[in-house]
Amino acid sequence: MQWTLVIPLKPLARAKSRLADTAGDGLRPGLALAFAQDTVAAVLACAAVRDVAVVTDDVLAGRELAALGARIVPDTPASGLNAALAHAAGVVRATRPDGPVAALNADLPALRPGELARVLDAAAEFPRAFLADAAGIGTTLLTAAAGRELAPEFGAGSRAAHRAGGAVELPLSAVDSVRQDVDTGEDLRAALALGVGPRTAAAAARLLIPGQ
Ligand SMILES: Nc1nc2c(ncn2[C@@H]2O[C@H](COP(=O)(O)OP(=O)(O)OP(=O)(O)O)[C@@H](O)[C@H]2O)c(=O)[nH]1
Ligand SMILES: C=C(OP(=O)(O)O)C(=O)O
Repeated sequence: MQWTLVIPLKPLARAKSRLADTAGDGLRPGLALAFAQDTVAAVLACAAVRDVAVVTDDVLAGRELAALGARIVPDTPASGLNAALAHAAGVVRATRPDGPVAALNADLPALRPGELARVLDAAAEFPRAFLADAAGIGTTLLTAAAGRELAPEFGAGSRAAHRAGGAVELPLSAVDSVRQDVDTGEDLRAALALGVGPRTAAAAARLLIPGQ
């Protein structure tokens, strides 16, 4: 099964505000870009993935992620994460209506291609499915089979929202790298412990993180 992944990324200057106590204003945009680069590189190395669309209005991120091989879809004027994802899924479906689509967060710097392949293979059994994040409150991945709407409900409490909306929660173990999103300094330490990609490793080395 060959998936198209849709990855949302807001403008880097506004990204990762909950990391403000870990990374100052001068370093945070670069850290957010590094997360996205390592996420996209791991996705493109996944055998189950056919292509990647990043929905973003950030010019620098768009250029850097296109250089890795992602298609860039400009954000929709309707603001917000779910509007951006629904818009990008529609753009993808316009050119490829018969393929499965998955939305994946851009902040998974420890992502391993083999673990992502296991998650996507499991999701292929269901019309819509999702993977809960490491905290057990949110979602890192939401999938829709061909012909099904993605119907994203990312945001606070999205695990419960996706379940209530009829998506099947994937009860997988040993896919920590797909669950480990990075919103806080504690999340970043957890991702570093799992092992992050090279761009995040370089960006994190510029931060003073206790225990690193
Ligand atoms: N294209 C697009 N992506 C978005 C938008 N809002 C959020 N995202 C992305 O969606 C994912 C989760 O977003 P958030 O948790 O709201 O933002 P964040 O930058 O990760 O972190 P915080 O600023 O701490 O909330 C991240 O990959 C964001 O870059 C949006 O309006 N448009
Ligand atoms: C948007 C989500 O992630 P985050 O933890 O980055 O807010 C979510 O879990 O639905």
